[in-house]
Amino acid sequence: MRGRELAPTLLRVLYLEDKRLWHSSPHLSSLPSFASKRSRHGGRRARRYSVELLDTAVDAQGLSDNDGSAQPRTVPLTIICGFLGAGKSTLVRRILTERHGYRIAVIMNEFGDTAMKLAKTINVSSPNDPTQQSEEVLELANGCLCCSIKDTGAAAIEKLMQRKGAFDHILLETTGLADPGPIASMFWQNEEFSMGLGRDIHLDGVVCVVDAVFGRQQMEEDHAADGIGESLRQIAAADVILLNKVDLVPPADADALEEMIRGVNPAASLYRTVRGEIDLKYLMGIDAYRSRQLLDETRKTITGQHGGSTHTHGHDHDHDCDNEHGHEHHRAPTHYELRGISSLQIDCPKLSAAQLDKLDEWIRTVLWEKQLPNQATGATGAGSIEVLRCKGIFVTEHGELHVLQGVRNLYEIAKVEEGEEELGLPDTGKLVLIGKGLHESVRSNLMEQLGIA
Ligand SMILES: Nc1nc2c(ncn2[C@@H]2O[C@H](COP(=O)(O)OP(=O)(O)OP(=O)(O)O)[C@@H](O)[C@H]2O)c(=O)[nH]1
Repeated sequence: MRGRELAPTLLRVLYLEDKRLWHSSPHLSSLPSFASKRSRHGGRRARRYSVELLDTAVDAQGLSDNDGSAQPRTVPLTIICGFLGAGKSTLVRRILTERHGYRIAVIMNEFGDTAMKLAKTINVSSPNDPTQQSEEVLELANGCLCCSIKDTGAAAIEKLMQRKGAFDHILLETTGLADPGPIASMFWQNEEFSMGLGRDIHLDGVVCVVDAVFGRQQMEEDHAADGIGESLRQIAAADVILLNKVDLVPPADADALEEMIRGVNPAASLYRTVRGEIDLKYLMGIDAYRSRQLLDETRKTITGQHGGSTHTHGHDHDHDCDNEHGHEHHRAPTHYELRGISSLQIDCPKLSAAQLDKLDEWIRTVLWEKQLPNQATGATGAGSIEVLRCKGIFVTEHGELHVLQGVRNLYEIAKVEEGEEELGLPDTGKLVLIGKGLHESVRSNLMEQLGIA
């Protein structure tokens, strides 16, 4: 049996109200207080950061630029994309924890389940009315937001608008392997959208988070692959690019990567960030699409062209997304399948301290040596493994909770220290691996290493 497919996708709608937020997820609120860390970065210890609560005021004009115009007010929507592990959730989390005075709705599109969900859950609410806290989890049919935004995604936004009134801004975080072009086109110059949701929201811009450590490798692999891969598409589609994790690379490497990025998309604004820290006025309220539209219109007028816009956001990928009536359509391969990428989810029982060490050793071998421990290449189901992203939550026999976060060969397993008594520890842990060569033998090999039959 092959590694589990990358479905179902979870579309989560989170609310930020009344300038403050309240984490109801003990897992997330505990994440910044990591105690002991087993950080690995190709042999070096990774640096430790925590989510910072900033008080940067956003230029009010920046976020509510369409106020006061003759046009009815529509809520701007920003698409946040970026390759696996680049720092999208970190950015979103930072925006949600910042006191900027705006009500922001966040829609997350991610695959996987419990482990990833726990690792990413953010719940926000008004401290004046705890009943206001709200989170929705909607399952999308096929792990591809661009195929379902018209029905499930649009319905979620509609519900959001009805129940909560107008939002100041909507952030839509895509999966690490999503092509933002088709998603953007759903919200822009799309007749169906204009007649429906387009009355309430407008596309403000596409923000792409690029990993300063692995961005170069991702772009080079994309160039080497047949066709254009997702990381290049994401960069190409962006209005704003955040070169993130610059704390982990020498400035010369960041310069070289910046040059590569500029080669793909010279038009986007580019900023270097650590943990997505940037004044929000550079990301939100930028109105990139209205100015694009104006440019396109002007170009058409000058050149006399009237069809076939040359923008890069056309819905031009090769699978059929016409699912508007909810009927089954022939299932074309997803973005993940086309790249030979799958995910594998492994349930882990409560672990002893020795087993936790074994788990660390196992992850190190898989991530660094790209093979399973004690398994010769060529054995049944064995072969090269390439883990692009891993996340996990592990429970120990002593009631400790450990969280794994990994991007390629960089990973850390951190013990969650505070508030353990409130955690409502899950009975079992979970490991989610995303990458290539994730056959069923990976699961049995881990169980063997942990001494679990
Ligand atoms: N050192 C450092 N670590 C960072 C930075 N930004 C994010 N990280 C870490 O990188 C890892 C991945 O970050 P996420 O925000 O989960 O990445 P993501 O893009 O949402 O990941 P996917 O949704 O799986 O694609 C986490 O362990 C973060 O804490 C940064 O600027 N510097």
